[in-house]
Amino acid sequence: MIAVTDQFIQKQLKEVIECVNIDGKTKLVSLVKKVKPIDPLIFYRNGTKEFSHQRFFWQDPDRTFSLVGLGYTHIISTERHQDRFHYIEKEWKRFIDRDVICMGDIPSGTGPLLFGGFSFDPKQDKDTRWNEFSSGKFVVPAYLYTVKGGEAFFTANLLIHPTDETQKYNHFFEEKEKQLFQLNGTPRVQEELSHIISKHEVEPDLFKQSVQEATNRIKREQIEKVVLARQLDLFFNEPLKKDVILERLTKEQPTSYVYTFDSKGYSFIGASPERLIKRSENNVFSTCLAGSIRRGYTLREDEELGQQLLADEKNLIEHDVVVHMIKEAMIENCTDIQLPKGPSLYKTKHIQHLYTPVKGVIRDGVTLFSFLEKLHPTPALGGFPQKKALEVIRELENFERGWYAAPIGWMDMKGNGEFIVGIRSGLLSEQEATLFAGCGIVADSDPESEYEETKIKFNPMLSALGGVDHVTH
Ligand SMILES: C=C(O[C@H]1C=CC=C(C(=O)O)[C@@H]1O)C(=O)O
Ligand SMILES: [Mg+2]
Repeated sequence: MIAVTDQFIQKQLKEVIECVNIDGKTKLVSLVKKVKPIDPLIFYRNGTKEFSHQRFFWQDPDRTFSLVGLGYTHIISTERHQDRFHYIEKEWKRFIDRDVICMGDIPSGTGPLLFGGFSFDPKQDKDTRWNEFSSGKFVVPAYLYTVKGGEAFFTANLLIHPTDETQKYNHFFEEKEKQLFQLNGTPRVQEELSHIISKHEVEPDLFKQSVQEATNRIKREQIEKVVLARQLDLFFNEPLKKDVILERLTKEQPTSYVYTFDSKGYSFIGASPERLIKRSENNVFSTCLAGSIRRGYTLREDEELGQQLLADEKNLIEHDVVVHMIKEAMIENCTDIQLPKGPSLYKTKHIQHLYTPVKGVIRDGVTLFSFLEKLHPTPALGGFPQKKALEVIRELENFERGWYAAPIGWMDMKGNGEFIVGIRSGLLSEQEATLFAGCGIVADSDPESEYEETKIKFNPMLSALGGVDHVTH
């Protein structure tokens, strides 16, 4: 990539403004500059005042790739049921082709990138708290900070209107960079969290009954697996400090993706260990993650529990259903598929899972979004067969999942990107949080143990919110 200087940017901007003035059409101009790396959480925090209702954050488990967006310059949103994946992709392509001007070379993960997600099931009854999270909602950030390996980039996606004058943008880029990259203050993680004043498990008995009902149906009907979820409501003594919560999540969940999407006073936030699909050029990567056991208190106990999980028939069935479905989707959309013979273990701070990574080379014409559509929901979040499982979920769960257990992620101009499933998550508002956790139910599931499993799955968010003691391994 060429070294972009502030003078270069100023000159380029001037030219674009002149073109837009003549053309009479608003354009989005994307400027990318290589910058000195800072902690992405600082960039997020620096946006608190100006952009608190329009921010997103994403970090890979190995913390070598981060995206932080501030301000939503362009939004593509839909409440469609059917072709929502296709609709977003089509609108994105149209926007890029018609309305975007890029300056110089745009490295992957920078520039006019799309970040957002889909709801789990647009056919579930609606709950107003998910109003800001439609069945498909994606944003192009006004300012984007990207960290890739040791390199860092600052992108400004500016909307230039035909009436704009060049002077308006004099030193604009430099000033924004100074404002958003300032390194002052102490690390927020040391600040006190808001206190939980009450905790409410939403209908735990109903959850256990639903698990029982699901196992009956699995034994009776043409259905192998259904994932059922429940909620935990938390109330706080003062407004939640989202940057502190995010910082705690990144520190406490080192083997998980950490993500948040903030919109008008609501934040969907979590630490998910589960990749749905990643595309890098023609290579695609997916993950089968299902089947769980708690972590041990000692190293020895932890290893024993891991071995127990690897040999447990009920969990192996839960896992195999996912492997089977993802493998079929890979065969349809990829060549050169690599799939290990059996699962290994994936450990996060509070739980260990059966884990099978898959990779392949994408076939011509298959896009990240078309692949997503094929995969969502995998039997790790929905069940199998997919359609039947969704019907059972609609019937047995009495709340809207919204973006919980659904794809959340990013895609750049070249079609590269990554989506995970929004689990180990919560929806935060001013002084309240609702956490979500679910379990794969198969014929041999026991309601009490599935209930215990959901308790463990609440822990990543609960701990980041100050609700459980820290367990170290
Ligand atoms: C649905 C969730 O987890 C899924 C992912 C991994 C293991 C799972 C399980 O063992 O049941 C679930 O399928 C959740 O965390 O809410
Ligand atoms: Mg399970």
